[in-house]
Amino acid sequence: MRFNHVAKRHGGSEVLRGVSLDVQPGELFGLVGVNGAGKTTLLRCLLDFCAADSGDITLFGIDSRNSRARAPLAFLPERFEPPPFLTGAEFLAYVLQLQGQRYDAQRAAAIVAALDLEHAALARRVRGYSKGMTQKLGLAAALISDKQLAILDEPCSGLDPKAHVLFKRLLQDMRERGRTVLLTSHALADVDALCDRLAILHGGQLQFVGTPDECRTRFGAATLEDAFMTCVQ
Ligand SMILES: Nc1ncnc2c1ncn2[C@@H]1O[C@H](COP(=O)(O)OP(=O)(O)OP(=O)(O)O)[C@@H](O)[C@H]1O
Repeated sequence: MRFNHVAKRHGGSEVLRGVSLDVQPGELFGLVGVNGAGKTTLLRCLLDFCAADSGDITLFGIDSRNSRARAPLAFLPERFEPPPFLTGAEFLAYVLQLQGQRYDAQRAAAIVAALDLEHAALARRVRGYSKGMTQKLGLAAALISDKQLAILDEPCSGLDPKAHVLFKRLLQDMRERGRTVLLTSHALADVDALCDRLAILHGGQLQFVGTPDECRTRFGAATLEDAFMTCVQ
């Protein structure tokens, strides 16, 4: 995955000012930044939900605006809002159908168990789900088809501590199986523990790209939190 001098304005402000970044196959990569830094905007450009003003993005060597480039990709949006009238199972079946795959009850049971979403919830309408249950369903929908690349915008948002731990195990398992993950997170402890590399987006530009250790060294900090604070001051 390659971002090449990506620029994007919203209204009068330059949200992205020439962002260049390579994410390697098999990497678990964390994109961090303060609220409004432009993380979601960068992902939206990658997914062709909005057009970059300049620059280009490639996925698997293909321009990301080409739907073929996005076929091996799963995405969890920052605000996941499934149709409330569907049951959890119907939603997973719908997502799989969009990808030309059939709903497999065993596979659905396995992924919801891995995220600690109670199995009975699959038969219930999504409108009755709590915030955390909805997030678990979003993660299940993103991960059920085991795509080569997962783009996850704040995946831990709303997860209870148990689901959080289980989700981190799922991510580690994905890495062991060679999957590539690009996630945004405000939880720097997660990024430190899980991510091979991270990028700090600030002022419309990447202020740092490297491993958590390199980040601490670069900013002369003992913790990733302190390094981040120094970076975004
Ligand atoms: N559709 C839009 N129209 C106008 N401005 C927008 C739009 N989308 C994003 N912005 C602005 O672009 C900036 C970056 O927003 P973005 O959602 O990308 O930040 P973020 O880093 O994901 O923030 P957060 O951590 O709060 O989710 C913000 O100032 C936001 O108000």
